[in-house]
Amino acid sequence: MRAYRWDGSSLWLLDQRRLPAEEVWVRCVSAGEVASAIRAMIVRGAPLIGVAAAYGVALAAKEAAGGPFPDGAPAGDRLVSSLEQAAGTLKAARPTAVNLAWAVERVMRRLREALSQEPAGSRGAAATAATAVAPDALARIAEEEARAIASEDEASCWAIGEAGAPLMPEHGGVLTHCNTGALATAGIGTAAGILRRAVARGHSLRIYATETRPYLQGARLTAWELIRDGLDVTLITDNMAGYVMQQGFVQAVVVGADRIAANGDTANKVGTYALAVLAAAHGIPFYVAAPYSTVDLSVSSGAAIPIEERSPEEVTHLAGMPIAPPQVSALHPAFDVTPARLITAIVTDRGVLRPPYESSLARAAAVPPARPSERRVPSS
Ligand SMILES: CSC[C@@H](O)[C@@H](O)C(=O)COP(=O)(O)O
Repeated sequence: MRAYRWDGSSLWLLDQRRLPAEEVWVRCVSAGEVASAIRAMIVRGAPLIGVAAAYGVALAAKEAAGGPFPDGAPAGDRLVSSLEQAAGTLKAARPTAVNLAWAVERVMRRLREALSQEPAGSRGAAATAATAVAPDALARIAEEEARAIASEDEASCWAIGEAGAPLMPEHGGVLTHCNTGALATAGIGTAAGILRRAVARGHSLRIYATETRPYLQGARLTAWELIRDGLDVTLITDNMAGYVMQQGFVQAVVVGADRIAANGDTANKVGTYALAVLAAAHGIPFYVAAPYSTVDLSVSSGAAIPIEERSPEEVTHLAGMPIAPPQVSALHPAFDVTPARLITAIVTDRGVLRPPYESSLARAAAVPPARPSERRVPSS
C-alpha cells in the first residue's frame, strides 16, 4: 500500500482526512497545491510530507519548464525566482517535521548545481548561470531527485524495521502513538515498520494504538493499516495509556519522530512526552524510530524545535461537530518534545543509537544510508 502516486505530471495523494471511511485520491498539479495538501493534512507524517514536497518542487520545475519564453530562451532569473518561491511555500507548509525542509532543500540543491554549471562553449562569456540548463532538463533532474528521496525512504523504513524488531518483546504488548506506517512514509513505516518486521519474524505482539486526539491518526490510520496487514491491534483512548501500563499489558513503547535535536530530544505528535514519562514511571523501554533525515544536528536541543500550533477548532470540534461550548478557548500544539533522558534508544536506518545521543547521533552522520535495493512496501 502506498499513500501517494506520481504519474509523471501530477502527484496523487490518498486523502488521509477521509480514512478509514473512504479511499479518495486528490490530484496535485502544482507546488502550491502540494503545499495546501500538506497544510490541510491530506498528506501527513514526517517522511511522507518530505516525499510529497520533493515532488512539489518537481511540479514547480515542470511548470517553469513550460515557459513562457517569448524569445525562445529560458528566462533565467524568472525561472530561478519561481523555483525559490515554490520551495519557500512548500517549506513553510508545516514547521516541525524537518524532513519537509530537508527534502525540498535536497531537490533545490540539485537544481542550483545544475543551474550553476557553465554552458558548453560559453567559457568566459557573460552567460548568466540560470541559462546554463534547459528548463525541461531541470524538471527531469527534480523528478529524479524526488524519486530518489522516496525510494531511499522506503529503504530506510525497511532498515529501521530490521534494526528495531529484535528490541520488541517475543510475546507481549507494545504501545504506539499517532501513525508512523505506510500512510506516513514511502515504505513500511518507522515505528510501525518495527512492529511489522517483529511480527513477520514471529514475535507475538498485541499492539496498543492510542487514538491520538485531536486528529485521531491512531484510531483512523494506524488501526486501519495494521489490521489490513493482519496485526493484532487494540485501540485505546489517549488517557488509557497509564492504565494499560499499570496493568502490565505493555512491555515496550515505540513511536516515530518529526525532528530529533543533536542531543536526542525528540519532537513527535503531541502526547508522546506524556507517554515517555509514563513509560519511565513503569520501567518500560521507550523507543523512538526515525530515518536519519529526521535528525537535525543544527538544533542543539528540543527547546529550539519549532512546534506547530494548529487551529483550536480541531480540538473543539470532532468530525465537524462541536464538542465544547462555543465560548471556550482551546490550545492545539500539534507536537511536543520528549527529553532525551526518557528515550531508551533511537532506531534509525543507520542502526540503533543509544545515549549519550550527542555522540551516537553525530557518529551516525558518517554511516552510509540504507540502499534503495533494500526497499519494501507493505503487502496490503
Ligand atoms: C513516521 S511518521 C513520524 C511522525 O511524523 C508521526 O509520529 C507524527 O507525529 C505525525 O504527525 P502528523 O501531524 O500526523 O503529521
